[in-house]
Amino acid sequence: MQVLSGKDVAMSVLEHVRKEAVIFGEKYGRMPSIAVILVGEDPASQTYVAAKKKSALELGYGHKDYHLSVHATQQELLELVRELNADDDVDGILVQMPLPPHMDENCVIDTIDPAKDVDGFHPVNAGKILLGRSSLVSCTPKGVLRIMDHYGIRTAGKDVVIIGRSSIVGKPMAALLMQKGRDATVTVCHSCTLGLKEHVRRADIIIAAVGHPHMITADMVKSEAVVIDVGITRVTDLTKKKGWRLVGDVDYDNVAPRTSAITPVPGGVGPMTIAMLMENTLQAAQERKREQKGENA
Ligand SMILES: Nc1nc(=O)c2c([nH]1)NC[C@@H]1CN(c3ccc(C(=O)N[C@@H](CCC(=O)O)C(=O)O)cc3)C=[N+]21
Repeated sequence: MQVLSGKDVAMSVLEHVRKEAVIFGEKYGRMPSIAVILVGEDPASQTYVAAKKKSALELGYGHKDYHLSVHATQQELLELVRELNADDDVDGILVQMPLPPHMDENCVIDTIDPAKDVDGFHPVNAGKILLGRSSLVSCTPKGVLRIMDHYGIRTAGKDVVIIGRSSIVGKPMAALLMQKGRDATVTVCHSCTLGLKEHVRRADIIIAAVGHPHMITADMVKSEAVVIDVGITRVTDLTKKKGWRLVGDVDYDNVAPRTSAITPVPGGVGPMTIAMLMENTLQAAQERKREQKGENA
Protein backbone atom coordinates (compact mmCIF):
# COMPACT_ATOMS: atom_id res chain seq x y z
CA MET A 1 0.00 0.00 0.00
CA GLN A 2 1.25 3.41 -0.98
CA VAL A 3 0.39 6.56 0.95
CA LEU A 4 -0.31 9.36 -1.54
CA SER A 5 1.25 12.38 0.12
CA GLY A 6 -0.60 15.46 -1.06
CA LYS A 7 1.72 17.41 1.17
CA ASP A 8 4.77 16.30 -0.83
CA VAL A 9 3.11 16.80 -4.22
CA ALA A 10 1.89 20.25 -3.12
CA MET A 11 5.45 21.21 -2.21
CA SER A 12 6.75 20.22 -5.62
CA VAL A 13 3.87 22.05 -7.37
CA LEU A 14 4.60 25.19 -5.35
CA GLU A 15 8.31 25.00 -6.22
CA HIS A 16 7.39 25.06 -9.91
CA VAL A 17 4.80 27.81 -9.40
CA ARG A 18 7.40 29.91 -7.58
CA LYS A 19 9.77 29.76 -10.56
CA GLU A 20 7.03 30.63 -13.04
CA ALA A 21 5.83 33.48 -10.82
CA VAL A 22 9.32 34.99 -10.78
CA ILE A 23 9.40 34.86 -14.58
CA PHE A 24 5.99 36.55 -14.63
CA GLY A 25 7.28 39.19 -12.22
CA GLU A 26 10.32 39.99 -14.33
CA LYS A 27 8.19 40.27 -17.44
CA TYR A 28 5.39 42.42 -16.07
CA GLY A 29 6.97 44.30 -13.17
CA ARG A 30 4.72 42.82 -10.51
CA MET A 31 3.98 39.40 -9.02
CA PRO A 32 0.68 37.53 -9.51
CA SER A 33 -1.81 38.67 -6.89
CA ILE A 34 -4.82 37.31 -5.05
CA ALA A 35 -7.56 38.95 -3.00
CA VAL A 36 -9.20 36.82 -0.32
CA ILE A 37 -12.51 37.80 1.27
CA LEU A 38 -13.73 36.28 4.51
CA VAL A 39 -17.18 37.08 5.88
CA GLY A 40 -17.88 36.29 9.53
CA GLU A 41 -16.01 34.45 12.24
CA ASP A 42 -16.23 30.73 11.41
CA PRO A 43 -13.08 29.27 13.02
CA ALA A 44 -12.43 26.66 10.29
CA SER A 45 -12.79 29.33 7.58
CA GLN A 46 -10.35 31.55 9.46
CA THR A 47 -7.80 28.73 9.51
CA TYR A 48 -8.18 28.07 5.77
CA VAL A 49 -7.92 31.75 4.87
CA ALA A 50 -4.79 32.04 7.01
CA ALA A 51 -3.27 29.04 5.21
CA LYS A 52 -4.01 30.62 1.81
CA LYS A 53 -2.42 33.89 2.91
CA LYS A 54 0.69 32.10 4.17
CA SER A 55 1.07 30.24 0.89
CA ALA A 56 0.61 33.42 -1.18
CA LEU A 57 3.16 35.33 0.90
CA GLU A 58 5.68 32.47 0.64
CA LEU A 59 5.44 32.72 -3.13
CA GLY A 60 5.93 36.49 -3.03
CA TYR A 61 2.44 37.00 -4.48
CA GLY A 62 0.57 40.22 -4.05
CA HIS A 63 -2.06 39.55 -1.39
CA LYS A 64 -5.06 41.53 -0.21
CA ASP A 65 -7.06 40.41 2.76
CA TYR A 66 -10.65 41.51 3.44
CA HIS A 67 -12.53 40.54 6.56
CA LEU A 68 -16.19 41.56 6.56
CA SER A 69 -18.38 41.39 9.64
CA VAL A 70 -21.00 38.66 9.82
CA HIS A 71 -23.51 41.56 9.75
CA ALA A 72 -22.18 42.96 6.46
CA THR A 73 -24.84 43.20 3.77
CA GLN A 74 -24.82 41.30 0.51
CA GLN A 75 -24.66 44.71 -1.21
CA GLU A 76 -21.41 45.57 0.60
CA LEU A 77 -19.86 42.26 -0.41
CA LEU A 78 -20.92 42.67 -4.05
CA GLU A 79 -19.55 46.21 -4.01
CA LEU A 80 -16.17 44.90 -2.86
CA VAL A 81 -16.14 42.15 -5.49
CA ARG A 82 -16.90 44.69 -8.24
CA GLU A 83 -14.12 46.93 -6.97
CA LEU A 84 -11.67 44.01 -7.14
CA ASN A 85 -12.95 43.05 -10.61
CA ALA A 86 -12.03 46.55 -11.77
CA ASP A 87 -8.59 46.57 -10.08
CA ASP A 88 -6.06 45.68 -12.78
CA ASP A 89 -3.48 44.67 -10.16
CA VAL A 90 -5.72 41.89 -8.81
CA ASP A 91 -5.51 38.60 -10.73
CA GLY A 92 -7.51 36.29 -8.48
CA ILE A 93 -10.56 36.80 -6.25
CA LEU A 94 -11.57 34.21 -3.67
CA VAL A 95 -14.66 34.56 -1.49
CA GLN A 96 -14.36 32.01 1.28
CA MET A 97 -17.36 29.68 1.53
CA PRO A 98 -19.69 29.12 3.25
CA LEU A 99 -21.19 32.62 3.49
CA PRO A 100 -23.56 33.61 6.32
CA PRO A 101 -27.15 32.44 5.69
CA HIS A 102 -28.45 35.92 4.77
CA MET A 103 -26.15 36.01 1.74
CA ASP A 104 -26.73 34.37 -1.64
CA GLU A 105 -23.58 32.44 -2.57
CA ASN A 106 -24.62 32.00 -6.21
CA CYS A 107 -25.20 35.70 -6.64
CA VAL A 108 -21.74 36.46 -5.22
CA ILE A 109 -20.05 33.86 -7.44
CA ASP A 110 -21.87 35.21 -10.52
CA THR A 111 -20.47 38.67 -9.78
CA ILE A 112 -16.81 37.58 -9.82
CA ASP A 113 -15.08 38.24 -13.17
CA PRO A 114 -14.66 34.72 -14.65
CA ALA A 115 -11.08 35.65 -15.62
CA LYS A 116 -10.32 36.22 -11.91
CA ASP A 117 -12.33 33.26 -10.59
CA VAL A 118 -9.40 31.25 -9.19
CA ASP A 119 -11.84 28.90 -7.38
CA GLY A 120 -13.36 27.87 -10.71
CA PHE A 121 -16.84 28.35 -9.20
CA HIS A 122 -18.28 30.79 -11.79
CA PRO A 123 -20.87 29.18 -14.11
CA VAL A 124 -18.75 30.10 -17.14
CA ASN A 125 -15.75 28.21 -15.79
CA ALA A 126 -17.81 25.30 -14.44
CA GLY A 127 -19.60 25.05 -17.79
CA LYS A 128 -16.34 25.02 -19.72
CA ILE A 129 -15.13 22.05 -17.68
CA LEU A 130 -18.23 20.11 -18.63
CA LEU A 131 -17.61 20.95 -22.30
CA GLY A 132 -13.96 19.91 -22.08
CA ARG A 133 -12.71 23.44 -22.78
CA SER A 134 -9.77 25.03 -21.02
CA SER A 135 -10.68 27.11 -18.00
CA LEU A 136 -9.85 27.86 -14.39
CA VAL A 137 -10.55 24.48 -12.77
CA SER A 138 -11.96 24.09 -9.26
CA CYS A 139 -8.96 23.58 -6.95
CA THR A 140 -9.90 20.39 -5.12
CA PRO A 141 -10.76 18.22 -8.17
CA LYS A 142 -7.72 19.61 -9.96
CA GLY A 143 -5.61 18.67 -6.95
CA VAL A 144 -6.99 15.13 -6.93
CA LEU A 145 -6.02 14.67 -10.59
CA ARG A 146 -2.56 16.08 -9.92
CA ILE A 147 -1.91 13.66 -7.05
CA MET A 148 -2.91 10.74 -9.27
CA ASP A 149 -0.73 12.02 -12.15
CA HIS A 150 2.22 12.44 -9.81
CA TYR A 151 2.02 8.84 -8.58
CA GLY A 152 1.32 7.39 -12.03
CA ILE A 153 -2.24 6.29 -11.26
CA ARG A 154 -4.02 5.86 -14.60
CA THR A 155 -7.76 6.39 -14.95
CA ALA A 156 -8.40 5.20 -18.52
CA GLY A 157 -11.03 2.47 -18.57
CA LYS A 158 -11.19 2.37 -14.78
CA ASP A 159 -14.40 2.29 -12.77
CA VAL A 160 -14.29 5.45 -10.67
CA VAL A 161 -16.97 5.89 -8.03
CA ILE A 162 -17.39 9.40 -6.60
CA ILE A 163 -19.38 9.78 -3.40
CA GLY A 164 -20.79 13.31 -3.20
CA ARG A 165 -22.38 15.55 -5.86
CA SER A 166 -21.35 19.03 -4.73
CA SER A 167 -20.72 21.80 -7.23
CA ILE A 168 -17.21 22.34 -5.92
CA VAL A 169 -15.99 18.72 -5.83
CA GLY A 170 -18.26 15.87 -6.97
CA LYS A 171 -19.67 17.37 -10.17
CA PRO A 172 -16.47 18.89 -11.59
CA MET A 173 -14.55 15.77 -10.54
CA ALA A 174 -16.95 13.61 -12.57
CA ALA A 175 -16.73 15.93 -15.59
CA LEU A 176 -12.92 15.94 -15.53
CA LEU A 177 -12.60 12.16 -15.17
CA MET A 178 -14.88 11.43 -18.12
CA GLN A 179 -12.99 13.81 -20.42
CA LYS A 180 -11.00 12.49 -23.35
CA GLY A 181 -7.54 11.67 -22.06
CA ARG A 182 -8.82 10.77 -18.56
CA ASP A 183 -11.25 8.24 -20.02
CA ALA A 184 -12.71 6.87 -16.78
CA THR A 185 -16.14 5.27 -16.38
CA VAL A 186 -17.67 7.47 -13.71
CA THR A 187 -20.43 6.77 -11.19
CA VAL A 188 -21.62 9.55 -8.90
CA CYS A 189 -23.29 8.44 -5.66
CA HIS A 190 -25.12 10.74 -3.24
CA SER A 191 -27.50 10.85 -0.29
CA CYS A 192 -30.35 9.27 -2.29
CA THR A 193 -28.27 6.46 -3.81
CA LEU A 194 -29.63 2.98 -3.15
CA GLY A 195 -27.08 0.24 -2.56
CA LEU A 196 -24.16 2.56 -1.93
CA LYS A 197 -22.00 -0.29 -0.67
CA GLU A 198 -22.49 -2.30 -3.88
CA HIS A 199 -21.59 0.69 -6.05
CA VAL A 200 -18.46 1.50 -4.07
CA ARG A 201 -17.36 -2.14 -3.90
CA ARG A 202 -17.11 -2.24 -7.71
CA ALA A 203 -14.76 0.73 -7.86
CA ASP A 204 -11.14 0.62 -9.01
CA ILE A 205 -10.85 4.18 -7.72
CA ILE A 206 -12.99 5.59 -4.89
CA ILE A 207 -13.26 9.35 -4.40
CA ALA A 208 -15.06 10.24 -1.16
CA ALA A 209 -16.26 13.85 -0.93
CA VAL A 210 -19.16 13.98 1.50
CA GLY A 211 -17.96 15.27 4.85
CA HIS A 212 -19.23 12.35 6.94
CA PRO A 213 -16.38 11.03 9.09
CA HIS A 214 -15.44 7.40 8.46
CA MET A 215 -18.45 6.59 6.23
CA ILE A 216 -16.27 4.53 3.87
CA THR A 217 -15.54 1.32 5.74
CA ALA A 218 -13.29 -1.62 4.85
CA ASP A 219 -16.19 -3.84 3.73
CA MET A 220 -17.02 -1.28 0.99
CA VAL A 221 -13.57 -1.33 -0.60
CA LYS A 222 -12.41 -3.77 -3.27
CA SER A 223 -9.01 -5.26 -2.60
CA GLU A 224 -6.22 -3.18 -4.22
CA ALA A 225 -8.52 -0.22 -4.97
CA VAL A 226 -7.17 3.36 -4.96
CA VAL A 227 -8.86 5.56 -2.34
CA ILE A 228 -8.93 9.37 -2.46
CA ASP A 229 -10.32 10.99 0.70
CA VAL A 230 -11.56 14.54 0.09
CA GLY A 231 -13.56 14.82 3.33
CA ILE A 232 -12.15 16.99 6.09
CA THR A 233 -14.21 17.25 9.27
CA ARG A 234 -13.18 18.65 12.64
CA VAL A 235 -14.22 16.31 15.44
CA THR A 236 -13.90 17.01 19.14
CA ASP A 237 -10.83 15.38 20.66
CA LEU A 238 -9.98 16.58 24.14
CA THR A 239 -6.65 14.72 24.10
CA LYS A 240 -5.51 17.30 21.51
CA LYS A 241 -4.29 20.74 22.49
CA LYS A 242 -6.72 22.46 20.10
CA GLY A 243 -9.58 20.27 21.38
CA TRP A 244 -10.23 18.77 17.93
CA ARG A 245 -8.67 16.73 15.18
CA LEU A 246 -9.30 16.31 11.44
CA VAL A 247 -11.08 13.21 10.21
CA GLY A 248 -11.67 12.10 6.62
CA ASP A 249 -14.64 10.33 5.02
CA VAL A 250 -12.62 7.11 5.03
CA ASP A 251 -12.06 4.81 8.00
CA TYR A 252 -8.36 5.03 7.24
CA ASP A 253 -6.92 2.54 9.73
CA ASN A 254 -9.16 -0.30 8.56
CA VAL A 255 -9.38 0.66 4.87
CA ALA A 256 -5.72 1.45 4.14
CA PRO A 257 -4.41 -2.15 4.38
CA ARG A 258 -6.84 -3.28 1.62
CA THR A 259 -5.87 -0.55 -0.84
CA SER A 260 -3.07 -0.22 -3.39
CA ALA A 261 -2.88 3.52 -2.63
CA ILE A 262 -4.68 5.97 -0.32
CA THR A 263 -4.57 9.66 0.61
CA PRO A 264 -4.30 10.46 4.33
CA VAL A 265 -6.17 13.18 6.25
CA PRO A 266 -4.52 15.53 7.01
CA GLY A 267 -1.67 15.72 4.49
CA GLY A 268 -3.65 14.43 1.49
CA VAL A 269 -6.04 16.41 -0.67
CA GLY A 270 -6.16 19.51 1.60
CA PRO A 271 -2.65 20.81 0.86
CA MET A 272 -3.25 20.17 -2.87
CA THR A 273 -6.29 22.46 -2.80
CA ILE A 274 -4.13 25.36 -1.67
CA ALA A 275 -1.33 24.52 -4.14
CA MET A 276 -3.87 24.49 -6.99
CA LEU A 277 -5.25 27.83 -5.83
CA MET A 278 -1.77 29.30 -6.17
CA GLU A 279 -1.34 27.68 -9.58
CA ASN A 280 -4.73 29.02 -10.70
CA THR A 281 -3.72 32.51 -9.55
CA LEU A 282 -0.57 32.30 -11.68
CA GLN A 283 -2.65 31.02 -14.62
CA ALA A 284 -5.18 33.84 -14.23
CA ALA A 285 -2.35 36.40 -14.09
CA GLN A 286 -0.71 35.02 -17.23
CA GLU A 287 -3.96 34.78 -19.17
CA ARG A 288 -5.07 38.28 -18.18
CA LYS A 289 -1.76 39.73 -19.37
CA ARG A 290 -1.94 37.77 -22.63
CA GLU A 291 -5.51 38.95 -23.16
CA GLN A 292 -4.53 42.57 -22.53
CA LYS A 293 -1.61 42.37 -24.95
CA GLY A 294 -3.94 40.95 -27.58
CA GLU A 295 -6.35 43.83 -27.07
CA ASN A 296 -3.60 46.43 -27.21
CA ALA A 297 -2.03 45.03 -30.36
N1 LIG B 1 -14.07 29.82 -1.84
C1 LIG B 1 -13.59 28.74 -1.24
N2 LIG B 1 -12.54 28.07 -1.78
C2 LIG B 1 -12.03 26.97 -1.17
O1 LIG B 1 -11.07 26.37 -1.71
C3 LIG B 1 -12.59 26.54 0.06
C4 LIG B 1 -13.67 27.27 0.59
N3 LIG B 1 -14.15 28.35 -0.08
N4 LIG B 1 -14.23 26.88 1.75
C5 LIG B 1 -13.73 25.77 2.53
C6 LIG B 1 -13.01 24.75 1.69
C7 LIG B 1 -12.05 23.85 2.46
N5 LIG B 1 -10.74 24.09 1.89
C8 LIG B 1 -9.54 23.53 2.37
C9 LIG B 1 -8.30 23.95 1.96
C10 LIG B 1 -7.14 23.43 2.51
C11 LIG B 1 -7.18 22.46 3.49
C12 LIG B 1 -5.91 21.96 4.08
O2 LIG B 1 -4.83 22.39 3.75
N6 LIG B 1 -5.97 21.01 5.02
C13 LIG B 1 -4.80 20.46 5.69
C14 LIG B 1 -4.89 20.60 7.20
C15 LIG B 1 -5.17 21.98 7.67
C16 LIG B 1 -5.40 22.03 9.18
O3 LIG B 1 -4.54 21.52 9.90
O4 LIG B 1 -6.43 22.58 9.61
C17 LIG B 1 -4.68 18.99 5.39
O5 LIG B 1 -5.67 18.38 4.99
O6 LIG B 1 -3.58 18.44 5.56
C18 LIG B 1 -8.41 22.01 3.89
C19 LIG B 1 -9.58 22.53 3.33
C20 LIG B 1 -10.84 25.05 0.93
N7 LIG B 1 -12.10 25.45 0.76
